[in-house]
Amino acid sequence: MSRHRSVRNRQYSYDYDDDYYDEEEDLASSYDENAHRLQLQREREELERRRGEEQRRREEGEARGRAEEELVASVTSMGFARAAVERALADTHARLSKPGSFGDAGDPAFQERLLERLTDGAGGEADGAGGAAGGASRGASGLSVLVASGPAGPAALPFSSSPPRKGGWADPPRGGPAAAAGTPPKRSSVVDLFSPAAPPPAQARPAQALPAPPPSKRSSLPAKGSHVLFGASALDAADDAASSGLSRLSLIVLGHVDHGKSTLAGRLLYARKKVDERTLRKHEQSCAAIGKASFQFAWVMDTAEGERERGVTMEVGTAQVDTERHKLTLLDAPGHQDFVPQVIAGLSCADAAVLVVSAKTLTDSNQGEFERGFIRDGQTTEHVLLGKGLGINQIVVAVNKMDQAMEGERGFSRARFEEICRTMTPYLAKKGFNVAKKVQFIPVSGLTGENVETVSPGCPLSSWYSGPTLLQAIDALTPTPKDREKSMRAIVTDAYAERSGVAARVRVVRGELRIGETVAIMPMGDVATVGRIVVPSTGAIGTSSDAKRLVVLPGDAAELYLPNVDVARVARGFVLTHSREDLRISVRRRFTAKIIVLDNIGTPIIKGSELVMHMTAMECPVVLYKLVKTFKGKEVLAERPRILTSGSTAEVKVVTKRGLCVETFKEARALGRFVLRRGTQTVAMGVIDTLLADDGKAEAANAA
Ligand SMILES: Nc1nc2c(ncn2[C@@H]2O[C@H](COP(=O)(O)OP(=O)(O)OP(=O)(O)O)[C@@H](O)[C@H]2O)c(=O)[nH]1
Repeated sequence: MSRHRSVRNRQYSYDYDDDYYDEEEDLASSYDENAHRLQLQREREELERRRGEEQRRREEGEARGRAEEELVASVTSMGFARAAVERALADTHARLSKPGSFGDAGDPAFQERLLERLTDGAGGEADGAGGAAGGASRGASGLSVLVASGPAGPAALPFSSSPPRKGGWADPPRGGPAAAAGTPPKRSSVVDLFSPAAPPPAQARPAQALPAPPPSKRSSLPAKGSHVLFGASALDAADDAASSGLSRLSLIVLGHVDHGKSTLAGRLLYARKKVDERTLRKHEQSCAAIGKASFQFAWVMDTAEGERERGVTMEVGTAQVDTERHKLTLLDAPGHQDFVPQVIAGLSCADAAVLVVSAKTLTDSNQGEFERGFIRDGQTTEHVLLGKGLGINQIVVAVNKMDQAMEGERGFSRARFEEICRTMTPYLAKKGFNVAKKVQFIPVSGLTGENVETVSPGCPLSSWYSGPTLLQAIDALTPTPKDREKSMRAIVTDAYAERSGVAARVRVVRGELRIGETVAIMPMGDVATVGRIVVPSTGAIGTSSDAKRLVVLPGDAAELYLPNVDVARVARGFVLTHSREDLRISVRRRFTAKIIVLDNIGTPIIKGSELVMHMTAMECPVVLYKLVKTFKGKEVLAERPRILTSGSTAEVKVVTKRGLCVETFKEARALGRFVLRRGTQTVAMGVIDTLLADDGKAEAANAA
């Protein structure tokens, strides 16, 4: 039988020889792989589509937020205490079945409750000048005739019938003071959000008729790309680390697929009260409904629908949480090998890592989950290497799923924990980590919560473990010093068209970024004035009127509006800098770098090797056009080597396919370190030593 027979025909042939079987298996497995890749491709497309939807929802949320801001401003100007109004709004949202959804705004029940909360809450807490709220009445246009009788006499809220702006980026709120001064009601967007239909008339309500509003139970966790919209306190949140005495730390959660990263991250947020019971119960029900019970904590971080349906993280999720010592930015990385570029982007922003390894023992195999991640192509090992290569020196190894580390009938096996520590310790040491000082092993269960913040007395863990909890281990991490003083660098991680400009997601890696600042978008060099800033992790929002107040600091992600910029001229990996020529980042195609070639790369790297460089959020084909030398410590092993084999350390000259925004590692760590990949294999990691001029000979002066 021919070995080249088509697989489609194989059901008709009964005389396969051994080779044919081999071929068939190969083909079958390559079919599986292709099917798998196609599936992932489809899922990515689906994720894109859903991102679009999320974006639309976010914009609607923002429009609604602006309307609420106007409402707050208006009511405050009538003598209601701002805090009471904000709480009333938050409480109303929390009571609705779909908090934050745009559709509920037109719900008469929403209006009803809002009225109740406003009149009641404000009546109880109005500040001295404003006095008690007198009452409210509703007429044909719903909230538009809400009346308060304070010292200034009855006043009408300034609502309008003009459509809300979809843009998501708007001018500062208007209207409140005018209403207080008795100016005729100025129409704004609020009526479209709150009152599309005419609700029945209602009687004025005495302020004391309802009990005081309970504190809002709404979770303060922002979803990927969403924000909390309540004004001044949120604005300050962007820069409150110093005042609160907490240090800012970006912590990435790494590890093999399904080892429990998102669950543990969600549990951390829960332990620090960033997620409330109600949200968790809702997740629990929704997870169970799609047959994914036990994912409720993971859903706290995995907010995209595609991720939830599949139970796989695809993008780095971000959340902000305070521990005893740190103002923590938690970055939940995907574990699947197809999402390594996302991990690289996340790592370029991180100070330290929690490496999650599962201790779960498997009865149907003599391997456990840990061993599956700790093989050559496992993500435990790849994430360790990427972390080390991209500047991570401190690691907390969270030995997770201890509840399923079985010893006989019982979980929390000490022997299993120690076995994992024994395997990981020499490996991490070999990869260059200072295991004695910078690595901690913590047994934990993200699902049951054991040893995240405490250990329950009845837990088997308490009989043999008395070391730190996960949160204590995180508190022992030291933040890397932030270059706040140097000129600003902000990496673009996403960009899309928005009205007449661009909405760009950025991460500041050096210096400070402020509203109203004129920035250069490099490498294109277009100049724009930052019109609006949103810091999703804190909920802070600023417009040009808050210019002095909102500062985005190194480590923070933010969304900016850049007016009058063509979206085709902004892309992932671009860098925003100050616009002054001498403060811009250099755009280079050539540089010298020190690289470490990874173990087991197979084909060695030779002079002229074409690889793909991943740096921050971008990737670019490069050629290693000169192998300068190999070395070990300070000792040079070979000048102009012909090849670089696994494990070697070398100085090389690199030329990139296009001009890139790069810095030396010394100048800006995030913009001076990179990973080299060949296909889907990571083959080397490096740092930029010197920037070279285009002829590759004369050395160019490095950027300021
Ligand atoms: N028994 C047990 N199950 C856990 C624990 N932590 C996570 N799991 C389960 O492991 C599965 C995967 O959890 P995730 O948190 O999604 O894992 P992940 O590492 O974030 O997955 P990816 O991001 O897709 O790589 C879910 O079914 C979780 O309920 C744990 O401590 N104990």
